Amino acid sequence: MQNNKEWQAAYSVIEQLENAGFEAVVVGGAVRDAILGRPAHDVDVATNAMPEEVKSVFNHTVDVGIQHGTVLVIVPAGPVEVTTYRTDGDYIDHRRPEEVQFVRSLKEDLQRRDFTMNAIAMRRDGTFIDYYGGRQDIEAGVIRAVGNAQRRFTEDALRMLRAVRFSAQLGFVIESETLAAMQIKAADISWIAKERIKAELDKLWIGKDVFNGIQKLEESGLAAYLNGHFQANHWREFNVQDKLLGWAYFALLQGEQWREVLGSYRLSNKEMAFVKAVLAALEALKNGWTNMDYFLYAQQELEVACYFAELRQLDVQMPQQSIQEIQTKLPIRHKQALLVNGTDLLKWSGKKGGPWVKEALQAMLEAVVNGELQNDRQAIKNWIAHDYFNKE
Ligand SMILES: Nc1ccn([C@@H]2O[C@H](COP(=O)(O)OP(=O)(O)OP(=O)(O)O)[C@@H](O)[C@H]2O)c(=O)n1
Repeated sequence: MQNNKEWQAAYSVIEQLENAGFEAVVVGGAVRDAILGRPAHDVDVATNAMPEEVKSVFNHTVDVGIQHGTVLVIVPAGPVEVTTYRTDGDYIDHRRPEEVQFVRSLKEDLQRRDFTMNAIAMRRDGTFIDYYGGRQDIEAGVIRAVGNAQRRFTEDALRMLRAVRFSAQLGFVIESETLAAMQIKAADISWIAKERIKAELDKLWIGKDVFNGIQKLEESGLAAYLNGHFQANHWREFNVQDKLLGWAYFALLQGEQWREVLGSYRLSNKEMAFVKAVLAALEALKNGWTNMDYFLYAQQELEVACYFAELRQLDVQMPQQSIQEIQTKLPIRHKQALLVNGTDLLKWSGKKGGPWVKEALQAMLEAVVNGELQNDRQAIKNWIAHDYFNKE
């Protein structure tokens, strides 16, 4: 686990800082994930060296967040974020700006972190510095705030949602005092930027125990201050570890309001388009899919609609063959495959353009997709002339 490039880069940074007389350790999620045997994405280093001192040790650095004490150090094995020990961080939402206080002791730095499992440091020799019982909590599967839970959530209310997300990701329980503090502070989540909330929900949907997470969302009272209905009982069987499917399923639980609810979390246009397609495909499935549905929706969108229909035990007409097979047999798969276009229609009819062209193209497309009309220029010309060319 710790042999990968990210860890090698972090170790090499630590070694150089130590050689320069400073103290440096790996901190945060990477240590937690190493103990859990999970691959880490970011291996962050904390040090007692001040940002300027960090910069003087390395040839290649980038000021990514120097006001918060973070310098990106580039070593041959890759980039490493190096942050000076500090007491309060940039986690605090911009609505409550606070000065960053650099400190010279690791203990103080670890003290201002959210959960015991995230407050463990690791030296280059592989030994741990664990003042708050983080390893024990990881072993027991417990999410526990460091020190005073209410204070940790006052510093950054998003941490409450992080607790929920970790419970879904790791299947951990939330320790009772930490949960009680969440129940007291739940309303503060309303002040957090929607983008930060979305990023946590993205991670929640990917969790292996989403049901656990949604239960905690309701138990803590957080759900009441977030947009939309969460309804834990509907998530019991949901287990796909996919962010888009999470949003689509959440949308399904919102009924008519789905667009407003998902929009409020600032989903991208691409994400919204996927959700819209899945919901529309699911609606169409109630009467069974026609060729046109197989044409309009992507294989994944149709598969997801089937999965949701099963999850919700909806009364639908499930396809009898594999979706992929049905799609392969369609007369055409894309609009561009149609051998006639708008220019042909104008030329053949001698009429002026207008809404009729779009209408005729759509009718033509449906007829071809449904196998009622051959995708052949002459056949289409005859068919279209009959219905459209002589009408005014
Ligand atoms: N609101 C926050 C966010 C982060 N942290 C601290 O900063 C570390 C790094 O945070 P981040 O990279 O955002 O999350 P990870 O804990 O690494 O988790 P993941 O990588 O799964 O997002 C955390 O471990 C924790 O010690 C915190 O105390 N409060």
